[in-house]
Amino acid sequence: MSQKVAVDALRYISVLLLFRFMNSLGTAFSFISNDAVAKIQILENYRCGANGQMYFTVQSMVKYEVDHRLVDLEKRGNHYESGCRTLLRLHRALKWLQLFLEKLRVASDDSKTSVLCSEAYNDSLANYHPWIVRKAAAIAFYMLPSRASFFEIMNMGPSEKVVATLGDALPLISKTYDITQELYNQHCFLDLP
Ligand SMILES: CCCCCCCC/C=C\CCCCCCCC(=O)N[C@@H](COP(=O)(O)O)[C@H](O)/C=C/CCCCCCCCCCCCC
Repeated sequence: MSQKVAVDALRYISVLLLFRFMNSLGTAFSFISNDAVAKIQILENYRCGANGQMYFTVQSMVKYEVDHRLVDLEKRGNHYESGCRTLLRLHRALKWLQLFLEKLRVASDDSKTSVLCSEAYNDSLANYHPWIVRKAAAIAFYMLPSRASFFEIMNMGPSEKVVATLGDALPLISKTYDITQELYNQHCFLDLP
């Protein structure tokens, strides 16, 4: 299998796993997974499109879209679904994920995942969402199981193994977030419409 085909296959599997994981949490989460998958698909389409090589890294994507004026800077216009603004939405979600996974990692087994998730959301994504989305998210969070049951759904082995895996993953998530945050801050892209 060529490297590109292998990479594309891994990407497809990761999106499918995200979709299946979110759907395993119930239909209350479908509006969340649908939006996340749609944004991932937008970026995939750029990556596989005529200028795909320009979307090979976040840095090359930003340079290409800035140089070719493909980003709406002040208000939504002709480039409403640019790669830069699409990634920014997922970047903000990555901060939620980083906060949520850290809370999961250090919490006790009888902790309420709904509380951990809400706290992480209120400290991150909630700042960018309108009232109605925040309320819909709060209802969805309320449906989340206990930490122990959540770990079972994640299907990553016993709690100790999940905690260790989260400990390995979190520094990588943090570094990914920091690189994008710095790049977007340099370009004043942190509030793209
Ligand atoms: C080992 C992993 C275990 C942890 C589970 C992780 C799996 C979930 C990972 C990520 C899913 C969250 C992705 C959310 C993307 C939201 C992007 C966004 O903000 N979209 C809004 C703005 O977009 P535009 O309208 O400007 O195009 C959009 O308006 C809102 C969409 C609805 C979703 C908003 C609620 C987000 C809640 C995030 C918490 C997810 C809870 C997952 C439960 C574990």
